[in-house]
Amino acid sequence: MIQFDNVHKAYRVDGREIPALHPTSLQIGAGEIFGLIGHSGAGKSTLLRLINRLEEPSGGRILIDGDDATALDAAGLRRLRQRIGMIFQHFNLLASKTVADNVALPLKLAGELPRAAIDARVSELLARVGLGEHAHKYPAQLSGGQKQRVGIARALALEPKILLCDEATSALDPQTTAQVLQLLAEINRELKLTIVLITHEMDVIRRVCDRVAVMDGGTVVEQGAVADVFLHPQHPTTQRFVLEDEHVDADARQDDFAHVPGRILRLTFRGEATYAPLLGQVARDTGVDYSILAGRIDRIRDTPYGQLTLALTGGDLDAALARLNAADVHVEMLR
Ligand SMILES: Nc1ncnc2c1ncn2[C@@H]1O[C@H](COP(=O)(O)OP(=O)(O)OP(=O)(O)O)[C@@H](O)[C@H]1O
Repeated sequence: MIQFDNVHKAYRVDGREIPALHPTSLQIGAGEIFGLIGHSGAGKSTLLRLINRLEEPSGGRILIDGDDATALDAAGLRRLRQRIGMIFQHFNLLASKTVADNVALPLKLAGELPRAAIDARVSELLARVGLGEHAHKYPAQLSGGQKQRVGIARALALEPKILLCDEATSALDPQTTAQVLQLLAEINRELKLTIVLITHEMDVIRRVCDRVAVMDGGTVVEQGAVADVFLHPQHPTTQRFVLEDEHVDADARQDDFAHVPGRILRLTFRGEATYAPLLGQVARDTGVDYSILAGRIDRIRDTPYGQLTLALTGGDLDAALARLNAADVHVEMLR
């Protein structure tokens, strides 16, 4: 488990302190995929890099599996970093070394295994990330997705317990992003690895994360299970992310709603309820008409969900609302 107790960080620039992370407490459970989302400058990289002490905290304590990572000597810090792998947006591979040599590097630096054992481990790692055929190529001969797979194999070389992903898919196209995220999810499941990833894309969080923290201005403004945070956002920053993700202009939407008669409500369905023929039944039974103003059906990890904004007119409105409230859906009155 990773635990932040009142951790804060300010950078010193030209004698001035620039706060990047305000006092923050959070816990990341062992074996979970935890996402940090925020716009540029929100403090995501700072928070991530504090975990393996690439950045020094200005105050507070960081516990990793109960050990105080803020009170380590040089040898302790080396051991900590061996337990924490990291991958980067621009892969950070050595251009002059082959794929196999890039992956072997941390093993050689650790100096604990003989050559033959290193070769065997590198083959195993490359097979795991689907690059068995590319061991002798150079990074320049690979696609972006393949380069990130090399980065992942290298990060796993010392069998870490934690993997930090710094915008690991931001340089990749959507299809390659999906494949790399799938690989991360597989690794998480099979190796029971804790993964902390930062991104500015909601879709990345939705596809793989168990929990998410939303950051703004150096503060975690909201955190929780991904479905709870994204389907029922409480903080204005999270609400803005959700609207941006749906390509909705909040003012334009208010204008649109002003022209629509009736009560406006938003329904959120999760799991099997997403596919139930509820609306048709309620409309038939109560005589209420509905028009769909906005809608989305998608998945958060493996759970389907639907969110519909409806205008209800005519019929027995109270009966319709009672039926909706009694069903396995979340009902929110917007007007
Ligand atoms: N080495 C540094 N020296 C001085 N200021 C820094 C340094 N690194 C980050 N900052 C500042 O700290 C704040 C948080 O930056 P950080 O990189 O953590 O944000 P971020 O959310 O990861 O942004 P991005 O998505 O652009 O990487 C910003 O105001 C940034 O300018």
